[in-house]
Order: sequence, then structure tokens, then C-alpha cells
Amino acid sequence: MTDAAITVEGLRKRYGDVRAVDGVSLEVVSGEFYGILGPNGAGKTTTLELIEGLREPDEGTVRLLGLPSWPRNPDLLRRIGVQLQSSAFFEKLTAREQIRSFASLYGVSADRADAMLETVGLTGKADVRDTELSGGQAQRLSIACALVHDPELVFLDEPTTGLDPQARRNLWDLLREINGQGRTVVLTTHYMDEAELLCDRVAVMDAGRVLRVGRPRDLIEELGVANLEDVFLRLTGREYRE
Ligand SMILES: Nc1ncnc2c1ncn2[C@@H]1O[C@H](COP(=O)(O)OP(=O)(O)OP(=O)(O)O)[C@@H](O)[C@H]1O
Repeated sequence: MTDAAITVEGLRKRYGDVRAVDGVSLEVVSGEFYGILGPNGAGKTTTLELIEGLREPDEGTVRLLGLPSWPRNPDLLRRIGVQLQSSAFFEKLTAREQIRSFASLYGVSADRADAMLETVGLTGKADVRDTELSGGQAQRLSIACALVHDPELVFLDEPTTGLDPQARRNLWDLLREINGQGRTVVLTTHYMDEAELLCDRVAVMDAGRVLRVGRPRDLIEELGVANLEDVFLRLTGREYRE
């Protein structure tokens, strides 16, 4: 029996005429580092939001840590970490106040919040308001807020987009460390080098469907190509998405 952290069956979500998620089923094993890949508009973010329980599916079911993610379950929300966009920050707070506010929602100490700020390299910006942080700094703060309560299951939507190479490498180290502690990590990314390096398995999506799931090196071998970027292009084609 596999120890499933996430089980998704027959997930569908439409926005008007757009079938954003069109029958997605997948399973993420406990402790796995799992990537959701796909071109713009493939349905990655919508899939993630449905899995996280932030949106109601039209059809299908999601179980997180054995429990349904919809309707929202407060006990479950304590056990998962979701990286929200920085627009979800509390208004007019400094970086330190921001992460301490998230921490207090979960009953986590201010010391632990400050340590998390240090982990993402933002101690020097602790007294700066979030609106005055650079894009990459705000992103690091949002990741720190998602991790402050030590979640068992972590969801990150394009966590390294817009980060400089230093922040990107440091974040990779942090995510590896979190995963090494036995936590399950699910991320979306457009960086195939990142997915190849970090992910135990990836799901390649397009047009709301999962085209292929596998270990990066197995997919590379199966398709007889050089790297995961080639796998991605082979499966999803080279045309621009609308
Ligand atoms: N709130 C919404 N209302 C209407 N259409 C939406 C909404 N959110 C997403 N869509 C549409 O659903 C489809 C899937 O979008 P989604 O954001 O899930 O894709 P994605 O794979 O995350 O894309 P990207 O890589 O560009 O972030 C797109 O066609 C998008 O235009």
C-alpha cells in the first residue's frame, strides 16, 4: 500500500467556456517532491488551488493527508502550507510584523517567525514594509509565511519566478531541506532545470489534462531526449498558448 499525501480523482473546473482543469487524476506519495509542469494556461495554478481546497471543484475529489480538501477543513489547513501571492499580505505591515501575524494565526512563537525570516535572508529587511520590498524579497517573504507553522505538506506556485540566482539557489536548498525532513512538497515551475534537479516525479499538463507523469530521468530516457526541457517540448509542442 502506498502512503498517499494527496489523492486527486477526476478533477474538473470550468471558467465559462474554458475547461481550465479537464479530468485530472494524480497521486502524490508522502515525502515526495512533486512538480506540476505545463505551458501558460495549462491549468497548473487552478489544479493547485483545487488541491489546496482554495477553490471548489465542479467535479472530482481531492484527499489531502487522507482528508477531503473541500469543503475547507480548518484542521487540515494547519497541516498544509500554501504560498500565497504577496497581495494576500496583511496591509501596511513590516516584513517582521507580517510573518509574526501569520505565525500567531497558527499559534507559532515570534522567535520561530523571526528565525524563518532569517532562513529566507530577510532579517535585514525586517523593519521594511512589504510594499517597499523588491519583487523577489516579497516572494521570499510569502514563502517564509507559508512555512512558518512547519506544515507537513507544502504547496508553492512558481516559487522561484523573479528571483535572482542567489535567492533561487538558496530557496532550492531550503526546499530540499524541508523535503529531506520528510515533508511533501508540490510546486509548479516553468524552469525545467529546477524541476529536473528537485523533483522526484513531475506531471506534465496541457489544456487542463495530465499528459504524462514520471521521474524526470525516466521521462528523458523514455522519450530518448537530452533533458527535461526536451521532454516538455516534445509533449506539449512549440506553439504559443493564447
Ligand atoms: N479566475 C478565472 N476566471 C476565468 N478564467 C480563468 C481564471 N483562472 C484561470 N482561468 C483560465 O483557465 C486556464 C488555466 O489557467 P491557470 O492559471 O490554471 O494556468 P497555468 O497553467 O497556471 O498558467 P501559467 O503558467 O500562465 O501561470 C487559462 O485559460 C486561464 O485563462
